[in-house]
Amino acid sequence: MVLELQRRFQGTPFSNRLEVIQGDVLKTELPRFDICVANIPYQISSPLTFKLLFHPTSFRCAVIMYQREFAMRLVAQPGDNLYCRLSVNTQLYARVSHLLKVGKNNFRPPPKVDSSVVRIEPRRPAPQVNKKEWDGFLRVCFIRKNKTLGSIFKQKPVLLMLEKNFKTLQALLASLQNNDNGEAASIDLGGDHQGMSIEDDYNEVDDDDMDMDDGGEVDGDGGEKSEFKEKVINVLKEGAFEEKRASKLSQQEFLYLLSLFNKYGIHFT
Ligand SMILES: C[S@@+](CC[C@H](N)C(=O)[O-])C[C@H]1O[C@@H](n2cnc3c(N)ncnc32)[C@H](O)[C@@H]1O
Repeated sequence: MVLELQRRFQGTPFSNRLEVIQGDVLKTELPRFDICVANIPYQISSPLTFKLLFHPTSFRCAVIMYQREFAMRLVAQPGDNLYCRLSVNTQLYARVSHLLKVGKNNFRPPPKVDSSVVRIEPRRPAPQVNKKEWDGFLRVCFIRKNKTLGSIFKQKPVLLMLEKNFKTLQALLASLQNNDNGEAASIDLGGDHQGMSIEDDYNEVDDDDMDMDDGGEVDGDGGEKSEFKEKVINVLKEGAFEEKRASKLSQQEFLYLLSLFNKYGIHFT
């Protein structure tokens, strides 16, 4: 393919402007680019998409062919059957639109799956969120996308994880204040932590099928009261999120809920 490309450009005015980089796209450092047009192997759909979205320099758009279901999940809106963590995550960083369907019979021999071409335009300016925090938050909200957030956030493993993060942060803040030589202590918990990448495990059949051993609720009926649990539930109540479900929440609602948690020192990393 590389030789063929070079042969086709030879003797044209564009020959000295063509540079072919041969390699594994996931392992290769990409140059600055304006447009990406790609017919990709479907098994790298999610890592490649996030590699492009986290590229250090912004680009105009990417036009990529995906397996149909993956494409529909990328563009799904709140309330759609296929709306999932992948939809929310992608749409935080980009505007995505479905361009055209490509049926399996357009190929010889026909593959097993249908395809779709999607256009991805990064949002500018890039959203100012801590990628790891955002990703951790969405993972919790989408443990079961059709369960109420109230019941998800009462699950023992979720509360234990959040409480551990909370205590770590409190200890860190206390030690900074103690060590401080009169200067104000500050920790940057927000902002964009370059180099962090959202893990590429979007290939589960459906987030709703991710059954987690929820380990029961902390202080369910008659149990000991947990102060931390109250704190978490109060955050949900403050934003009227207790009865809401991830499957129907908009981007803005997710961002708002995360900001409320962070306001009370509750973090997901
Ligand atoms: C769907 S085919 C498209 C081929 C060609 N671009 C076309 O449109 O006819 C995907 C191509 O990506 C190549 N490929 C697979 N994994 C890759 C990776 N990690 N990095 C770069 N290329 C890869 C495959 O060898 C295959 O040639």
